[in-house]
Amino acid sequence: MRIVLLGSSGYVGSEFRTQIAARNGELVSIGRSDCNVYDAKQLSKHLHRLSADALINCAGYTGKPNVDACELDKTNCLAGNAVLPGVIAEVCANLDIPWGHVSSGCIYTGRREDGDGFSEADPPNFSFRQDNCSFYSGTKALGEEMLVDAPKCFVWRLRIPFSNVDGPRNYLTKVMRYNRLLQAENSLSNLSDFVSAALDCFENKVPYGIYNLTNPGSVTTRQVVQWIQESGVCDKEFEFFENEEDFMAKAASTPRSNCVLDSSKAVAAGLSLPPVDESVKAALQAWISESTANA
Ligand SMILES: NC(=O)C1=CN([C@@H]2O[C@H](COP(=O)(O)OP(=O)(O)OC[C@H]3O[C@@H](n4cnc5c(N)ncnc54)[C@H](OP(=O)(O)O)[C@@H]3O)[C@@H](O)[C@H]2O)C=CC1
Ligand SMILES: Cc1cn([C@H]2C[C@H](O)[C@@H](COP(=O)(O)OP(=O)(O)O[C@H]3O[C@@H](C)C(=O)[C@@H](O)[C@H]3O)O2)c(=O)[nH]c1=O
Repeated sequence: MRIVLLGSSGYVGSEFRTQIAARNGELVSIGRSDCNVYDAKQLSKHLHRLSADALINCAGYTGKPNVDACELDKTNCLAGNAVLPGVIAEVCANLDIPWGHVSSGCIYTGRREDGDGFSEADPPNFSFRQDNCSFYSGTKALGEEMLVDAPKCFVWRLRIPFSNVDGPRNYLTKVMRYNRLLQAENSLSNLSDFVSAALDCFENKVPYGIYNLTNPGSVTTRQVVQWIQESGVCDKEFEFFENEEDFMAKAASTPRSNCVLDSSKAVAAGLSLPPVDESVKAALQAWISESTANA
């Protein structure tokens, strides 16, 4: 299978590169020097020449070190997260190429009114339409709106990725490095499980549509801290903000989405996502420190 990958140099794209190679897939990356991905004609010509069997879009604008940075570069954030998926959808529909888009669970906040996690059928409640969100979350929700009628399209929702490899984008590292923590409940995605499930969508001919690719269940920050302490990976004294107002006043310039997603549609489709508590503990057991990872 010849897969064209956009955003292959990024945090999520790198994991796709690794796993596509491990499955002996043929991978072609499209980067900035290959074509202007916002130009539908250029992208279409390029894809036609590559005779792609499928396309995966991991390109987007996240802000670094976190989504606060998106507030300072709204043009590129809107272009990368909302315009780009629309351009790709148009091009892939015309060329009849199946494709997948990496979206985010950050378009929700909290839990559903009935106490369950948000399912794929629930409309976002942390978006520009509610006027309660970060600019980043608003653009990710708009990106999904661009794909509502897209044929042969998977929308994979990733949520606060973690892994066993220490690094600034890994949620477990963030918890260990932030000076203070916000107590919150969240669904999380093990990055390796997320990518594996996404690739299985093509291989197992899963029906197209939206999938919450989070590890089943949810965790609180205090649970994660307890598991970090039990693992022996980090022995610092963890400190917490008093509440969300204290967090916003001291550490953040835009609200965060803390939310619980229901991943039962993905599990019912046969996608393998182990429970989140097991997955976090396993990542800590197999922890690779940043110095070892970069050696
Ligand atoms: N990391 C996270 O916590 C989460 C990420 N996501 C989503 O996953 C996707 C990938 O995120 P992540 O890997 O973390 O982000 P990174 O910033 O690590 O990577 C972004 C990638 O997109 C590419 N890119 C951006 N703009 C363009 C452009 N105009 N033309 C070509 N390539 C471009 C970058 O290329 P270059 O190297 O040239 O800049 C890079 O390869 C995003 O859509 C994000 O919203 C969803 C949930 C959580
Ligand atoms: C800045 C900060 C955040 N937090 C908490 C808030 C939140 O619950 C959790 C994550 O917040 P961050 O600011 O690290 O990450 P943020 O940039 O909000 O994370 C997001 O990145 C984008 C790309 C996504 O799509 C999201 O799914 C998620 O992964 O950490 C702290 O506890 N202390 C801090 O100092």
